[in-house]
Amino acid sequence: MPTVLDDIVAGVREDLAAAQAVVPRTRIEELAADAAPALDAEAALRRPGLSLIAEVKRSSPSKGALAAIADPAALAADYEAGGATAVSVLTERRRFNGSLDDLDAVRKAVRIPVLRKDFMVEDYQLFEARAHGADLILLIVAALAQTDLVRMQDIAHDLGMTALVEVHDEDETRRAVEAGATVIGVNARNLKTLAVDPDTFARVAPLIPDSCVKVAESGVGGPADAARFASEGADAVLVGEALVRGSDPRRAAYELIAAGATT
Ligand SMILES: O=P(O)(O)OC[C@@H](O)[C@@H](O)c1c[nH]c2ccccc12
Repeated sequence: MPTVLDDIVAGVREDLAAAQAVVPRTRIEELAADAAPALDAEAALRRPGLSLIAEVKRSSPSKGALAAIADPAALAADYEAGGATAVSVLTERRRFNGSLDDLDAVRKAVRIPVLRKDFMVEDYQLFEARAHGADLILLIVAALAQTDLVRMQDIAHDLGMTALVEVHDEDETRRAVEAGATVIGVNARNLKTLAVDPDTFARVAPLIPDSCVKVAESGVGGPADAARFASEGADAVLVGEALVRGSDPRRAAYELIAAGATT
């Protein structure tokens, strides 16, 4: 039985083939080389206090439509004004209703690092991310063979980007550490089943070396959750739904960060 993750990746690969037919690999590499240098997202995430990676997220496979987000640039500017360390932009089209146009719009609107959040399965996507101004990319351990994980992280670093390496259990965490990941995201949502387990971070964080940046991802409903993850050792939280559903994303961002600072 294919998992949700398998289905998403199959769609991503189809869209990728279409993109490569328009902009070939050699050209996307040139565009990546010509882009303004990447910002140092890892250093930004290492600053004291709980960092917030605030996400531009319209829909998800688990929840369906979350918010229309007619103006992703304005939303991202609100996140920045609220104190976010970085903005995450979902660029996957079929399930998350995102696009590289959203990434372009956000990149122009903020001065903080921008994460291209997608299902990265081919090197091409890394050059594409950089060409569109991404400073950070997501590498999902569950979607990648170990050799691909290691190679793609190397390419991301060569391009000056930070790799956020995502895990959701102990085995994947060991693989991330083994790959030399320096920024590890623990996703409370299992992408194969879409089930959320809020205790995932507390369970796997002890396996992550202190030298790594630890990010708690998914299911952060508000300030109380941010405070809990901070007390469990998170350096950052990655939040989508709770920010896009509310009426005041700037204030919501500020309150998450403030809650994390008090622990
Ligand atoms: O909307 P939430 O529950 O705050 O979750 C945000 C983020 O963690 C989630 O969008 C996410 C984490 N890892 C991913 C990988 C692919 C797509 C999406 C994700």
